[in-house]
Amino acid sequence: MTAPFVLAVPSKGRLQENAEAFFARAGLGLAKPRGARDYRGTINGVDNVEIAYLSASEIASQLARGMVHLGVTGEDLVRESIADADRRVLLIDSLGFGSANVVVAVPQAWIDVRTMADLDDVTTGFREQHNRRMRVATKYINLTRRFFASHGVVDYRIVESAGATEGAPAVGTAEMIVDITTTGATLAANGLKVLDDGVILRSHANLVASREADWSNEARETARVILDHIAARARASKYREVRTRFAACNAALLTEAHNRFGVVSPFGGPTSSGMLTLHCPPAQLYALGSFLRAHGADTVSVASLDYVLDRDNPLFAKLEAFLRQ
Ligand SMILES: Nc1ncnc2c1ncn2[C@@H]1O[C@H](COP(=O)(O)OP(=O)(O)OP(=O)(O)O)[C@@H](O)[C@H]1O
Ligand SMILES: O=P(O)(O)OC[C@H]1O[C@H](OP(=O)(O)OP(=O)(O)O)[C@H](O)[C@@H]1O
Ligand SMILES: [Mg+2]
Repeated sequence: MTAPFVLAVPSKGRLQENAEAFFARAGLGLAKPRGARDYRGTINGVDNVEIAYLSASEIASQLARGMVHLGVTGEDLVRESIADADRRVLLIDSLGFGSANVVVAVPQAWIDVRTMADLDDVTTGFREQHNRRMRVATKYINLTRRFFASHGVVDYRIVESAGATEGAPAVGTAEMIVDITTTGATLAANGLKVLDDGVILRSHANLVASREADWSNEARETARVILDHIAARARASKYREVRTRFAACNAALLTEAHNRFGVVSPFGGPTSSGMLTLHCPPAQLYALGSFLRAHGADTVSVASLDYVLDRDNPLFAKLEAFLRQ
């Protein structure tokens, strides 16, 4: 038997539920044959795939080492823990959940400090006055170094923080922090504010591929099947299916619908009887329905799409291009 294809899925934390729901929506039901505490699983209907249930941060490091082929994890963890990330891994697609910003935050009481340039002044002044450097509490050590350097800030020192980072300034173990935030509630509760130009990264959960994994022909074929499911679902959720039939329907009308409403006609123009199937972006449905009725349609039906299987698979094409480089 050939070595299994390994897909890493978050086992806990914020990304877990969303990740499982994401695969289920794509028609990829994840199963744990040996029960809920089992950290190895399978995908129903796709052979020779092993699901590795790992923490989001572990998934980033396993991708870097080529221990898994594909994985779901946060872009923040990829950029922080993988040096030269764009060469070693491919962010295939952002998944629409797990959004959070990595930010530089300082005490709200520092009313004169609003930007990184202000911070540069303050850190330099602090060093001259106190003969030591200001401390930044964070677990994002590499992201912090890179970002501070890009703003010319050098008079600081990183204090590694494993958790409850926002509490560090109040406790007195650091002057400021770099951490992830979504609603801003934790920062506010700790009397901190984000600098105006202090967003280091806008992170989202991503589907990520490893360059170093064993990309045998079998592994590529498995990736193609998995990405085909995901692409079919993504394509389906961008549109609704609109059906109608009216005699006056013609190619010119279709062109106008395309230009005005972003409509595509996957099965070509109207049939001889005027029957027409369109795919329309959800936000344009009502406008399109009104347009079609104004041109003679009596009835327009709208249905949601579960899957649209196109000949092209943009996700797999992206993976192939990356592996060729
Ligand atoms: N509000 C948020 N706070 C933290 N992470 C978030 C948030 N929203 C989305 N995420 C994403 O979820 C990822 C995983 O966070 P999570 O807290 O689940 O695990 P972790 O912090 O890596 O592990 P642990 O907290 O168990 O040490 C983050 O790296 C980030 O990409
Ligand atoms: O802006 P907010 O919506 O308040 O969210 C931000 C908080 O959420 C995360 O902590 P998490 O709950 O993951 O705990 P952790 O620090 O143990 O990872 C993060 O580290 C922040 O502390
Ligand atoms: Mg966390």
